[in-house]
Amino acid sequence: MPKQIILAAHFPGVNNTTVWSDPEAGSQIDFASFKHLARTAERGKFDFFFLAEGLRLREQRGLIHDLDVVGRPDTLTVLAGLAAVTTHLGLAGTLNATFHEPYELARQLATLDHLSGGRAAWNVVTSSGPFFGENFRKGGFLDYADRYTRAGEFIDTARELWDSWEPLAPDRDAGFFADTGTFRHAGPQFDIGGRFGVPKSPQGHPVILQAGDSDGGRELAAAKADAIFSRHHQLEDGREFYRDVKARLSRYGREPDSLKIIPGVSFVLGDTLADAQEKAHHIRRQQVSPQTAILLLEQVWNTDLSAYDAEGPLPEIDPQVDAESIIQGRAAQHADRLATAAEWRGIAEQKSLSIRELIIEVTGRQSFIGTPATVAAELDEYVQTDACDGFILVPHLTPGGLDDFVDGVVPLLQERGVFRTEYESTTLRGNLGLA
Ligand SMILES: Cc1cc2nc3c(=O)[nH]c(=O)nc-3n(C[C@H](O)[C@H](O)[C@H](O)COP(=O)(O)O)c2cc1C
Repeated sequence: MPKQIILAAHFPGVNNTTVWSDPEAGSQIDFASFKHLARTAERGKFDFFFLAEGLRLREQRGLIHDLDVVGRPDTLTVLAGLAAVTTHLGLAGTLNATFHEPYELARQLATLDHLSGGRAAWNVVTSSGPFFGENFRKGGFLDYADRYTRAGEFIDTARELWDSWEPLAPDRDAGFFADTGTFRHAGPQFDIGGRFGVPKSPQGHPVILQAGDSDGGRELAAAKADAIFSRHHQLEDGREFYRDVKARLSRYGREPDSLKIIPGVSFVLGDTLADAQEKAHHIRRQQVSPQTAILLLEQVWNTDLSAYDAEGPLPEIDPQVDAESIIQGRAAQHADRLATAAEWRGIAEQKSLSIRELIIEVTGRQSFIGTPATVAAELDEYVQTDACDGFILVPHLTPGGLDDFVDGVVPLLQERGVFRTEYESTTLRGNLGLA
């Protein structure tokens, strides 16, 4: 039997992948949007629905960055709402291990697992910097190196809490007193004890995903996660990442199949290849408005470029390399600003590109562009040749961006025998084939 493909739906994010100028673009915060995308994913027999987390609106030059202007609603509350309008779809939420607390998150996730009948998942992130922590009591604490130490102990502690509930029959003679089992975790990061407040949930342990690409992040995933949400969506790059991470598993006594690798990918479908390519080009122009082009250029130049014309040539000034970053709340994308600027200038010169045309050229080509048949074949090739185990699809439109994929591509994957026609299980763990 060929490898079965895992499919998940990413609610369109706050970055410029999401197109807002399209007349079909809807609200980022109305429940109707979340419900439409989740129900479409469930109609397509997807494994899970995925939400990112924004603990603080990101800033650039002291202003709210990009689509963060639409707000960042709370992840778990949205997923709890979705539990009521879906029956089989997994519900995965990104939740930060640096600023949240284990008792708090373990309770919330166990509760979501109960409400949904065993469909809760937690995407563990550590955050890209101290900026996010300023909203919390402890501030932007924790060195970079310590973040994964805390995240590892956080996951262990959550699992101890979930395991600690031992329902004992109430001793009626003694007057309805009962015990539920106690927990005690005494470690360098957390020293807590007591009784956990939520009975054992259907999955016992909600599914754990990890997102974070550093060596520490990969090691944490190999040691403790059920799946990785990765950025490696090119065929060769994906295979290298897959080999690297799966090879780490034996150190922890784990089988390769116990950790699923699921990159975030985008797609554009058309009736013909030429039609899909034209659509893809049109979407990229919508994604990179003149303002967005300047905003993305500023992230390399690290300086205010608002006076420049996006339809004009690149700035002649060099990037600011020593100044403090003008971006708050986003991981640095360009390690060597001067090298990136030199490379971009070379491309712009060679192809006679304006700032906007250059940004369209160097950012955001969609991962899969084609007819439903070519896209289904390509997705299948990625999975069968171990570039990944499945995909977290990132549509460019809220909330209808998954409709054509579910109607057009899913039936072809089912025909190929690489995607389910019915859910195998009532739990996410069961559908993912995890122990
Ligand atoms: C695919 C992917 C998705 C992520 N999504 C989020 C998110 O929704 N919220 C968040 O705070 N951080 C997110 N992160 C960032 C993580 O917080 C992570 O801590 C960050 O990448 C720094 O860790 P690293 O050095 O191991 O990459 C994401 C990272 C990756 C790779």
